[in-house]
Amino acid sequence: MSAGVGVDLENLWIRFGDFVAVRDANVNINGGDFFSFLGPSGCGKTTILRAVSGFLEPSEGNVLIGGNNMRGIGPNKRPTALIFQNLALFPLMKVWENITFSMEIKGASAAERRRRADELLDMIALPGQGDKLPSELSGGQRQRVAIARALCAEPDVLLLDEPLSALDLKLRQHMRTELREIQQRVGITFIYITHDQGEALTMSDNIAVMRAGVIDQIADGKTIYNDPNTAFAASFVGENNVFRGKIKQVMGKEALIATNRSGDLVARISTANQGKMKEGDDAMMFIRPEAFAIAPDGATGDHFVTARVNHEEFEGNVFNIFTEGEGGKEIKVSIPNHGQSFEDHTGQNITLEYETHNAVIVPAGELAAE
Ligand SMILES: Nc1ncnc2c1ncn2[C@@H]1O[C@H](COP(=O)(O)OP(=O)(O)OP(=O)(O)O)[C@@H](O)[C@H]1O
Repeated sequence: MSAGVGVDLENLWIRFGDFVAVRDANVNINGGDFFSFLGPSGCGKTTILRAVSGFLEPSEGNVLIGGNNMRGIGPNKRPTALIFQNLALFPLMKVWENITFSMEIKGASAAERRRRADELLDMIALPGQGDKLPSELSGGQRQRVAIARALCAEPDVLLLDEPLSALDLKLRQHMRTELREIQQRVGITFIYITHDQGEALTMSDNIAVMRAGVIDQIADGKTIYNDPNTAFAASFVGENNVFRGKIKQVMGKEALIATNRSGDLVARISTANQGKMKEGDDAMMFIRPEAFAIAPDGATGDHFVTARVNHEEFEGNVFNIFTEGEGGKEIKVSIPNHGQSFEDHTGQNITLEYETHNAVIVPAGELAAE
């Protein structure tokens, strides 16, 4: 199986009549990467995948696989295989026959097919299960068989369109680890599309965050979580508290932001926006629930926020505190549970503190829907 074939999208536009489904996408996917397109329903993820697989010709721009321009090359001539959400295994064929169906079409002998099926069954951690019928496997095992069937055709790039969304939550979480392990074992490029940020963060080397046909940010998961470059990326990936305001003063990589509370707040300007934001710009500051700590009462300054506690809940790993800041602003705080005693603050005013590097400023923009 060939490894490490990269995929590039160059100035890719896809239109359906007047509707722009993908707007000027530029993406470089490294060979052997697990790369995810992450975004809400309808943002254009499947459309991009269809353009890579050859089921759709882009309106403008190019798809390159292994540096070769794919324009005019049909789906069955591309070195890709596609896995859908509702993978249909053939119910009356044994697992090994399902896996090697593409070889049967090409006239491979039964012995050859069986050998290959056994190799692939080892790869997906289902050794010795070849003689079962799909109905005798669990949902997650069937999913792995579908992956083996796609890998049997020896693609350079495996395209996965929300393949876990039909599974229940527990299995979905288990399959994340499995999928990542399979990808590392085969070493080929996986392009994965999902609206589930947990899936994208846990499995991917790199992620493209998409919104309404536009790619907002391409980076590894940690960068997207800690250093989002748009309001959408900050609000779509993970929980976040947003503070709207205007830039009061830029101080190198940091800025003061004037919000509707008394006193300005300080934060770091996200890396992609440094040097681009200036005094008077509409801005949004994001602070994650876990970035707040409870400060001594009465502490004041540009990294303190006072709020009234509406209610609290214990979630096991964290205590969540739901508060209302000045102007009715809802602020969620999550305090890690280290087994410490935890006073109930319901109905009280508390002072919250954050470190400047944990608060990030981006230009004001569209937020992800709740
Ligand atoms: N053949 C088509 N004709 C017209 N519009 C289309 C066509 N295919 C997709 N679209 C539109 O393009 C947009 C992007 O669709 P796409 O299927 O890529 O979204 P998605 O991000 O994969 O969403 P989901 O997660 O719901 O599958 C949608 O608004 C969709 O209605």
